[in-house]
Amino acid sequence: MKACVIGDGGWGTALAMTLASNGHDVTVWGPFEENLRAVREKRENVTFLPGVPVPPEIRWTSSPGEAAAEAGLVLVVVPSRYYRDVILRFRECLPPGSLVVSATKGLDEETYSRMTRVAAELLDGRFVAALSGPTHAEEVARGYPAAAVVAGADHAAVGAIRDAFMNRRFRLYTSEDAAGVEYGGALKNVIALAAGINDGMELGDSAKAALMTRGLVEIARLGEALGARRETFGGLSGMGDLIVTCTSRHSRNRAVGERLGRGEKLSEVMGAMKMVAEGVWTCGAAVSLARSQGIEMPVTEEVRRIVHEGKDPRRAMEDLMGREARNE
Ligand SMILES: NC(=O)C1=CN([C@@H]2O[C@H](COP(=O)(O)OP(=O)(O)OC[C@H]3O[C@@H](n4cnc5c(N)ncnc54)[C@H](O)[C@@H]3O)[C@@H](O)[C@H]2O)C=CC1
Ligand SMILES: O=C(CO)COP(=O)(O)O
Repeated sequence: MKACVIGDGGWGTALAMTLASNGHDVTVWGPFEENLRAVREKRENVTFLPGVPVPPEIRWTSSPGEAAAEAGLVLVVVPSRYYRDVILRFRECLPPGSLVVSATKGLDEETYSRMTRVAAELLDGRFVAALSGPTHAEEVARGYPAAAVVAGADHAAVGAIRDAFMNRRFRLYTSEDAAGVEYGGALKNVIALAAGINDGMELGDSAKAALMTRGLVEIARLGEALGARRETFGGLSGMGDLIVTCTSRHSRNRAVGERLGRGEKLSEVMGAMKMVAEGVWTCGAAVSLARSQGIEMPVTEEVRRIVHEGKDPRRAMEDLMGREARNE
């Protein structure tokens, strides 16, 4: 099958390699011709996935029409901030019967919607599945074993998408709960910032475990209020992704948090970064959603204050520890 991967970042590259290794004919779209030229010449995505050779059969283009031509499968994997603009560029050229799947982990900055909702709305109500789970591009691209979930209400489409990606090193489960899968994948990035801040302040493993556990409770609380199933947050796209993002040396969100915890300012940390740390954007949307639902998300609230209001991380930790006593 012809596959179009919209997004030339680390995750787009790793998933393009997975599809190519399964025998699909893959074209990756990226916005910057300079990066694409470098990938074509060096056979390596030096900017977004350095150190991993990419197979020569994958094509790289900045033309939406060329990328989408005759595609049976379309994967959207652009950072949430650019998602709307990029989908609009593809709107007229996506083949009508193609399967569409979104692997972006974030929330829309304007509407706070999850990404498959944004895509479906811009694509006139078309079905869009979600793909999410504990998967670092650096590992999946090297063929290390990993598992994730494909979710959505259209069983046939979800099964076909699973079959396109699944192989002996990349195991995919299916789920009907796209809301749970997407909220789990987006909101854990904020808790990964908190885990990194904890690392940067050298506050230890006990505090980190507490942040992760209480973080998952608040993610599930908000997700459930927004229509997700609570049990989904115990799965790969909930607890699984929270574990890997809060503990992995590959996590950008955790790394940004670590530098904030050491006292650097957000502008210094983000200044030189070409890759994305979605949690920096998601924390604002998550707090707005939580407030609109009357839901408490104390860890997420403190992360937003540190990131966007420059609150001292030590003060934030004191405020979390000083909250009134309650029942677990
Ligand atoms: N890297 C990973 O291991 C994983 C990433 N994800 C998610 O995948 C999504 C994409 O992230 P990555 O592939 O890691 O990206 P990345 O951080 O490796 O690269 C940044 C991407 O943003 C694109 N970009 C920059 N400015 C742009 C603009 N103005 N318009 C359109 N695109 C622009 C770049 O071309 C590049 O594709 C994110 O939502 C991320 O959370 C999900 C699972 C794993
Ligand atoms: O979602 C991810 C792993 O599952 C990637 O996390 P980072 O964006 O923090 O690197």
